[in-house]
Amino acid sequence: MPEAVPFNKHFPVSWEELHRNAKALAWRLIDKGPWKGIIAITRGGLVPAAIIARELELRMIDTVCVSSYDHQNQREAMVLKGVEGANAGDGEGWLIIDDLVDTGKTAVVVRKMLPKAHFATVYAKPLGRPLVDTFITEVSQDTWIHFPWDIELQFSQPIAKQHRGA
Ligand SMILES: O=P(O)(O)OC[C@H]1O[C@H](OP(=O)(O)OP(=O)(O)O)[C@H](O)[C@@H]1O
Ligand code: HPA
Ligand SMILES: [Mg+2]
Repeated sequence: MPEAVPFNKHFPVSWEELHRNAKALAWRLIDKGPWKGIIAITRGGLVPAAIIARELELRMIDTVCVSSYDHQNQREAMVLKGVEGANAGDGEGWLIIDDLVDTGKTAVVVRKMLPKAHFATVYAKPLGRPLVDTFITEVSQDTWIHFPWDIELQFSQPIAKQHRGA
C-alpha cells in the first residue's frame, strides 16, 4: 500500500465547476465510444455518471459499490456490491465513472472486475493517474478535494493564516 500522504492543501469544488468538468469529460469520451453503458462507482461516481449519461444519451447504468475512506482516513477497499443487472462481461464497451482516483486502490479493485472497461474520472492525483484512461483535472497528492455534496458555505481563513498554520 502506498505511504499515506498528509493533505496540506484543500481544493473545494462548486456544483457549477463539477458540472462543467463532468461535461468536459463527456466531450472527451464521445469520440472514444460508442458506449454500451456506464458503471458508476458509488457514491462519488454517481453525480458525474448522471451528468455523463445525460450528455452521451446513455440509459443503461449500473453500480459497483465500494467503500474505502472514513472521511480522510483510508482503509481496505470493501466491495459492497459488484456489477449485477448490466450484462457487462469483461467490460468491453463499458464506461466506469468515478469522481476521482487518489491512491488508485479503488480503481485496482474495479479494474479487476471489468478489465476491458474504460475507466474515467473527473479528477486524478499522481498515484492513481496511471490507472485511469481519461480524466479532466489533475491535483497534487497532498490536496484533498472537497466535493459540493460534502461542503457548505462558511467563513474561510485568509491563505496567509492557513499557511502559517494559525
Ligand atoms: O484512489 P483511491 O485512494 O482508492 O480513492 C478514490 C476513491 O475514494 C473515494 O470513495 P470512498 O471510498 O471515500 O467512498 P464514497 O465514494 O462513498 O465517498 C472516491 O469517491 C473514490 O471512489
Ligand atoms: O481528495 C479526495 N476528496 C474526496 N474524497 C476522496 N477520496 C479519496 N481522496 C479524496
Ligand atoms: Mg468513491
